[in-house]
Amino acid sequence: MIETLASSGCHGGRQSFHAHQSRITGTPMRFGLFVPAHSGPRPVLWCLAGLTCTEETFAIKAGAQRFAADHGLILVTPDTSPRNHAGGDAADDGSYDLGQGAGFWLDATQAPWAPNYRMASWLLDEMPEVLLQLAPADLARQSIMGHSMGGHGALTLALKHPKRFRSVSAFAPICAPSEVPWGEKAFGAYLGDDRAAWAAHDACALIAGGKRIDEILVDQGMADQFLEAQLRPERLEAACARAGITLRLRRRAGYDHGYWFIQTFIEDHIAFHAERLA
Ligand SMILES: N[C@@H](CCC(=O)N[C@@H](CS)C(=O)NCC(=O)O)C(=O)O
Repeated sequence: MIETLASSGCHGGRQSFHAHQSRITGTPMRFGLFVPAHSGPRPVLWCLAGLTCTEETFAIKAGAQRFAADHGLILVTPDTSPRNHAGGDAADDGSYDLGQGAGFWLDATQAPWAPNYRMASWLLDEMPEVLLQLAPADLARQSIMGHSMGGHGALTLALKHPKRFRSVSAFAPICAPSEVPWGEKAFGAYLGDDRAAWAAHDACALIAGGKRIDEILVDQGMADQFLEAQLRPERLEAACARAGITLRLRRRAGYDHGYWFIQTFIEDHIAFHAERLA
């Protein structure tokens, strides 16, 4: 059963928020959904948010619905981890970059995370069925984008499932999580100490290991407080150059890590995906 938590008219379509009991995470899971007014099956853009975010953050702050409405795209904004909503009993950690709000879009293999922290399987194997119960989604036409931790999720899932996602883009993605503090902490906890297991969840390592997609769009603010310590777009640039992947990396002077930056350039990302989903 899918519960509707809220539903409102928005740019001629509807923005809603939902919860369902996930068979994959074993907890209630929440997501936001924008369905444009267009009739007939519509393409789907999955929008993955970053650390500390929920299903509401991208939906409320990115300003994407206006452009999704113009292009006739369905937007889905999944929560970033399992949580202890009614009936939920997921592990947590007191810090903002591990546990609830920090699922890293992967399936954890280590205790205490493994039973519930299965964000990749939830997104790939369960959410499409759930979506079909709510919206006229054309699952033959899916694309994925994300911000920061969600940018890492979008890149890694697109690299691993090139037939599923027609296009991928990111704002300020964590490009080489195995080599930066956010990723080292999360991967150590979720995947264990064996760094060989981390490579399957690291965009740069996946590309170095032979995964290929045609193109990637990235916007990165040059006043981003996490740029050098956590994001490392130059690593992605080098990996793509070696692999022959077309990376459009746009360095934006004066923009930080936040949603003001995303809001400024979201129109371009929606248009990029719409063109490839047409
Ligand atoms: N709270 C953390 C930063 C967390 C953070 O910046 N999260 C980003 C994604 S990685 C975000 O989108 N936050 C929610 C927001 O800006 O509304 C800190 O203070 O260092």
